Amino acid sequence: MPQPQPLSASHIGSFAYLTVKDRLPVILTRVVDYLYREKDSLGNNYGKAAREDCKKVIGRCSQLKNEMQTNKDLLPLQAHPDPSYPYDDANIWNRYLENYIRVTGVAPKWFTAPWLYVECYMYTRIHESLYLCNVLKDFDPFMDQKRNALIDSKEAIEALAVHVLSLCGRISTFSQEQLKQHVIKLIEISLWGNRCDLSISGGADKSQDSDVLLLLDKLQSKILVNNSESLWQLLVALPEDQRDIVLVLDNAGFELVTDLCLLAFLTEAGFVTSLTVHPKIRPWFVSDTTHSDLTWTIEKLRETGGSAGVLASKWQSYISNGRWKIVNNKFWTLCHDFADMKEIDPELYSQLSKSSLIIFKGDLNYRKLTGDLDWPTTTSLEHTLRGFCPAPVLAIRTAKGGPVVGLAPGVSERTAAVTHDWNISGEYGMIQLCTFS
Ligand SMILES: O=P(O)(O)OC[C@H]1O[C@](O)(CO)[C@@H](O)[C@@H]1O
Ligand SMILES: [Mn+2]
Repeated sequence: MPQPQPLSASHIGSFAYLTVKDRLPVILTRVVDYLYREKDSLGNNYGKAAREDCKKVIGRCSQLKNEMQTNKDLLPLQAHPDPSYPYDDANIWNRYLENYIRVTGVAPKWFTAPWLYVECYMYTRIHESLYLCNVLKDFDPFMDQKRNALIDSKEAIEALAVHVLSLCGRISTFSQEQLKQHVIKLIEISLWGNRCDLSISGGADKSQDSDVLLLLDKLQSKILVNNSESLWQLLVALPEDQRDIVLVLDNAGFELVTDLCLLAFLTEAGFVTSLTVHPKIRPWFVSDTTHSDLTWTIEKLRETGGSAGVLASKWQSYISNGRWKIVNNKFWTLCHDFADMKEIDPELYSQLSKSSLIIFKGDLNYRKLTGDLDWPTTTSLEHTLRGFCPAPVLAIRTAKGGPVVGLAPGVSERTAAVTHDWNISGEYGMIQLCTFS
């Protein structure tokens, strides 16, 4: 079967088109407005030079918005000025750009290049506008939004923490069947946590304001593929010393908490020998978790106290004693999809190959798993991975614009008849396992 075309803004009226036309400019405008509003307080905190940096970033982001809206060529990136910066990737981005020109004969433009590339490129350019600064080089323009999203979800977080702590305290009393049901529930909670991302709403409030546990039954019918049962079979079959789980994170805020709750329960229940968590190395898709978001979240919840505080101290102790590792890698913020990993970052591919399960959270990771190609929805997930098979893959995402694959015949049609924007609204989700067996 020939490979489908990449999703692209060249299809007028498509979600990719509307994203580049409307949603991305709004995100850039918010960055500009935010810096404009905060320039005095940044000046007070970081010194006078920060005010100058603010002006430069505002200028660069406004220029970027103009390039996007007038469908200009995508320009090469400038290298990070600090030669010791470990994550400089400008050369990888520029190589992609050159290769695109070599293969297609034209430069990539905002409305014609693959959507995955264009959208990742925008966030890289935002980062570039900052790392070229003197004082604000490490500044995250989405930090306040991410922090507020956590604070605004505090009741839902506390309710979840009470539940998870109580489960952790009773593990030895559970039958295998009970244990399985609790694991599956926590996977579903982590799935619905993925509805809370800030890039889909252009940065508008996306917190969780209700007790997600009470919603689970009602949401069952919105899970279009649920391989939790097969996942459970995989988990119980893993030899005790080979339970090495990797989680490629998505959003900070409530989603991150749901992920850490799932991981904590798996750890406490003995399903984890070692765990590696991969955050992003730059501000990314507004709400994605960076290393410092992760650290801040744990600290903030500990400070807040209550059950969430106790749970956060548990997470902290796993990190401190080395059972959980946080690994930074620049591959996750490139434009490359995961089928390219073997070639672009063979070391990461081989590290992942040593694990027993890799969990990918969220819509963007799903887009990168499937290459963001326009697959028929009944194509198997394994086929769409195109050779990316370092270890069993578990994809947990709500559908927010990327491809949807692995559906039974008729499901997409039936779902579309009920909800016309079913594949972009985040209302429907999937928990898909690929074991390559
Ligand atoms: O945080 P997530 O789940 O990766 O989603 C990011 C968002 O960005 C997109 O990938 C593109 O804007 C959407 O499809 C999705 O809503
Ligand atoms: Mn995200």
